Amino acid sequence: MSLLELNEVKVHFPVKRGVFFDRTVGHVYAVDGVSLTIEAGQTYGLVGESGCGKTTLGRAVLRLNEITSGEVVFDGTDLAALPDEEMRRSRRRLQMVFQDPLGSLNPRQNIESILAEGMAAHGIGANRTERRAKIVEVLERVGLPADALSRYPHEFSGGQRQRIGIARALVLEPDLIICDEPVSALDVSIQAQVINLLEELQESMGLTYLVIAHDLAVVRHISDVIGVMYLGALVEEAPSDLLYAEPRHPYTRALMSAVPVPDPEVEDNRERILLRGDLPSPANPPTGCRFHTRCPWRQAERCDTERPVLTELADGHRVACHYAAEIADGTIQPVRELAERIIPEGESVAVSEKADTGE
Ligand SMILES: Nc1ncnc2c1ncn2[C@@H]1O[C@H](COP(=O)(O)OP(=O)(O)OP(=O)(O)O)[C@@H](O)[C@H]1O
Repeated sequence: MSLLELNEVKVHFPVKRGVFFDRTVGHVYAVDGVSLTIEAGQTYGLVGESGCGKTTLGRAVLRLNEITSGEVVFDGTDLAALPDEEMRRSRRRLQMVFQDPLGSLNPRQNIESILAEGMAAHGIGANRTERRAKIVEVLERVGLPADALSRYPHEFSGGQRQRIGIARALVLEPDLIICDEPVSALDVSIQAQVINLLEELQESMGLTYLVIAHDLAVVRHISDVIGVMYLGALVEEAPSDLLYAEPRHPYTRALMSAVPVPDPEVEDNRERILLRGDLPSPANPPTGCRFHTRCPWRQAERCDTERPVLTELADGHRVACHYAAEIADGTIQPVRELAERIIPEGESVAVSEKADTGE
């Protein structure tokens, strides 16, 4: 049994108007039918650009956002259907680490008080002494000195504050930690240290992670499986190495082509697909495939009328694109007007005559 299983999860926020905000005039389709599973002890990386619904999905797992429909099955129990009190108890096993460590730590509480608060609420440790012993042990695990106990958040660097955020989750002995952009507020030099720490903790404590990031480079090494999200839905999912070796969805290819490669020769010759246009509004998503308005491989048939479902192409590799196979074998070529595709010298890009930009 998987530790976490999401079945067709939807989170729609009503858009209210009127003097008393009493009229619902539409919905923001922030998460619109996501199904995925996370195995115990694994890391699932969820990527996509800002506004695609990653945070809303993470919060929905903890029921910090009310779920419009679908199931969130955690260790065999559907959290979406749990009464509030039972959900509160389950929250100990599901913890979240936030992007902005300073914003999520109360500046007036010292570290001991911040960490002990959740422990007391969930009945961990019989008294203050027991809780303190546990806190000291966890601080050591995350690489902070024991004297951190009596200090305040502003006395720490950004990387240390993120360690405090991680310690706050760990003292509750969770099974699943949702890390929402865990390193994007940190300097690049510190990012790797925090990612390494998360990996070490996973190994020694058997943790399961859902890591949310807009940057593919961040999730690459830490993730076993990566899901790529676009406008509220998964467009591709694959084991990490496979996704990098053979990205199949046009959106994943564009995201991937934005990640620089350290080898200068490879860097000079690699494919770059620069997407034109903005992310459409999740309050008014495009019909059919949500990516069709920006897709360089868009076809006249099906793309703007029929919403593709995630379909397994190979073992564990799922793609939501009507033409994934034809794009992969080159039968369908991209349209230049929709993407600037920088290609290796000497090669030319054949523009498909069938393709219809419709723009
Ligand atoms: N409480 C809310 N009410 C209405 N709309 C919301 C609410 N929370 C989020 N949204 C909208 O839902 C969409 C998805 O937001 P979300 O924060 O989940 O995206 P994201 O991919 O995590 O982006 P970011 O990386 O910027 O946090 C956005 O258009 C956002 O404006």
